[in-house]
Order: sequence, then C-alpha cells, then structure tokens
Amino acid sequence: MNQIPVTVLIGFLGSGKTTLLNRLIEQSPNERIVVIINEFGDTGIDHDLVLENYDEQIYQMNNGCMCCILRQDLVEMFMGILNAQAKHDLQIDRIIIETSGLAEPSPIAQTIIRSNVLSEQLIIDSIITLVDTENFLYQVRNFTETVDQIAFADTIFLTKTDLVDDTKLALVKKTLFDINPFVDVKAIDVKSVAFDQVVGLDLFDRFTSGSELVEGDIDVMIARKEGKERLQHEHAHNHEDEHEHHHDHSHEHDGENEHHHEHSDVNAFTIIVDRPLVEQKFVYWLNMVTNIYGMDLLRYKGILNVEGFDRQVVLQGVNMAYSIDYGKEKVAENEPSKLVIIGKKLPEKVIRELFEETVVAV
Ligand SMILES: Nc1nc2c(ncn2[C@@H]2O[C@H](COP(=O)(O)OP(=O)(O)OP(=O)(O)O)[C@@H](O)[C@H]2O)c(=O)[nH]1
Repeated sequence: MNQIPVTVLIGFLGSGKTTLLNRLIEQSPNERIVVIINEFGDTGIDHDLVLENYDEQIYQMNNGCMCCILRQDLVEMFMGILNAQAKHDLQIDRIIIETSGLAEPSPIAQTIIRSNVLSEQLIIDSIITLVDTENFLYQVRNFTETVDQIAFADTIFLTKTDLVDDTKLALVKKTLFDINPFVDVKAIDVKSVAFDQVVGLDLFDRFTSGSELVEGDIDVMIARKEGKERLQHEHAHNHEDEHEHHHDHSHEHDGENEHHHEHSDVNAFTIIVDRPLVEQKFVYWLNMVTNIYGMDLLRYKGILNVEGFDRQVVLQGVNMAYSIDYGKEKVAENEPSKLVIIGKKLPEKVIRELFEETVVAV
C-alpha cells in the first residue's frame, strides 16, 4: 500500500501559513489533498459530515493547541480519513496539516511515527516552519514555542522578507542557525510559491524506534530502507556484548564548531570525534541517550565514520526515533564523525561524559 505523505506546516501566528495553504490548494488540480487545520477556538466541523461530503476535504481541529495533549484526537482524525478513503474507494494523494501558531511539532510527528497503524499508512513528508522575518526576533525572545518550531523544522521558509532590510535578514538567519545548525533556510513569497517547492520535499526521514538497536543493526536498517532483503547477521542480540569495551584510539574534542545557545530552554551542541567509531559502542550510547532523554531530544543528526563501513553513516533522529542511512563515500579512513544535538535543557556535560566513557574511552 502506498503511504500517504503528510506535510506539516508550522509557524508563529501571522507567519503566512494560511496564505501558503491557499496557494497550495489553488495550484493542485491533479492531487487529492486532505487538509487538516488546527485553530484555537473556532467551531469545528463534524468529521462524519465532512467525510460524507467528501469534496470539502478539510478537517478542522478546534480543541486547542495541537501540541498540548496526547494526540489521540489526531490519531482518530487520521483513522477517520483512512477509513473514508477505504469506504469511498478513493486514493488520497497527500495530507497537509496547518497547525496553530502556538503548536509544538514534536507530538504531531510522534503521533504518526509511534502509532503502528498510522505509520504503515502515513509518512511524514516534511516539517516546514514559516518564519515571519519582520517579527521573528521579538517572537523568539518571548515565546518558547517559536524556538521549538525552529529546532524541529526540516526546512524553514522566511516570509515577509519584503518588509525587512539586509541587516535584519542576516540577523534572523544567524539566529535561526544558532538554534538549528543544520536546517535549510529559504525566503519564499507565500502568494506565488510553486506547489513542488513546498510539498513532496521528502525531508523528514523514516524513523525507527531505536530502543532495541544493537551492533549490526546499522546494516540491517539501511538494507531495509533501500528495500533490499534483510541482511543476515551473525551477531547475537546479546546486551552483554554492548558493554564490552574495545580498544580504539579515538578521542573527542570540544572543537570550535561547538554551538551554545541561550534561546529559552532549547540548547544545541556538537560532538566531534576524529577517529572511526566502533559501531557497538556508539549504538550503546545512542540507545542510552534516546532512552534517558527521549522527548527532550528535539533533533539530532550525525555524519559518522564507523569502522568497517566504506561509506559515511548518516544518523537522523527525533525524540526516541531515528533513522540510519548511508551517506557519501568516505574521503579518508580517519575522517571525523560529527554529531549535532538539539534538545530541551539537555545536560550537555553529562551527555558528553557519557559519550566519552562509552564510545571514546579505551
Ligand atoms: N508583506 C507581506 N505580507 C505577508 C507575507 N506573507 C504573509 N503576509 C501577510 O501576513 C498576514 C498573516 O498571514 P496568514 O497567512 O494569515 O498567517 P498565519 O500564519 O496563517 O496566521 P495565524 O492564522 O494567525 O496562525 C496576512 O495578511 C498575509 O497577507 C509576505 O511575504 N509579505
């Protein structure tokens, strides 16, 4: 079954989400799109009514901010959409969610990733954050939601750049990169942007719950992603193995690339190791950190040099879920591994020490 791509539009109040959504809808004659809108306080539309009158294809959530509670309502809404698809024998091509300006994206993503039924049928296309360039600097100082929206974004669209000068634009970009060092940032005009510049970007990776990952699973996960047959591995899923210490000679250094941030409660930092990682040790650390810090890990990404792999290994994660993939060919056998971690009040020192003890120490 084809998974339906879900595009999540987030952004502070007035950042241009509705204007963008209208622009997308008016441009998409050949796609059957379902739109979910989450507004504060508006009167909702009865799901069943909408389903019977399917042409409208617009669902509305009105029970407050989309981030605040367990997203059981979102699960039910998605199930309603999927059931309607089956009942009416329709193919829905795409779902677009416009969130309330105060929403945090994490629970929306978690709802899709963590529900087995939903994750079989839906796939997150991209999490797109719109940033009102004119008002962003004020918003980021005063509303933690804004920081979360930046930290979580796969890509950021700057709106209202026509209202600011170059100095302000540069400051906004710098602030964005301070919060999320690996995000793409692009100025768009929401009134004229092309459909395929916004949807179908496929930026959000397929995440797998990492709690049972053991040595050898990196191969397995990549193979699965590439649609190949599951690789046969000799390794036993033996947790004692994970504690075994190998002798390698890598060491971590707190390089000048490190990012420290003062933006509300979100922090970001970089770990660089200049020798190849031992898979078993790295996996052990990753399992531990994801299990301990779970929802506080907003985003993490690593370009890793792992012993025994010809190519770089790319790690991308959200909360407890992450994906692992091949990156480019290694340039040098000893090229450094780099990990960027963004989270909520993460104890950087503790995480570094844990890394030092479990991954780097001989
Ligand atoms: N000058 C200018 N105005 C813009 C731009 N993008 C959006 N706007 C205007 O900003 C206002 C807010 O846009 P909306 O699309 O309603 O923003 P929103 O994010 O949906 O706002 P909420 O519903 O409050 O969350 C509208 O008047 C838009 O016309 C832009 O690039 N330049």
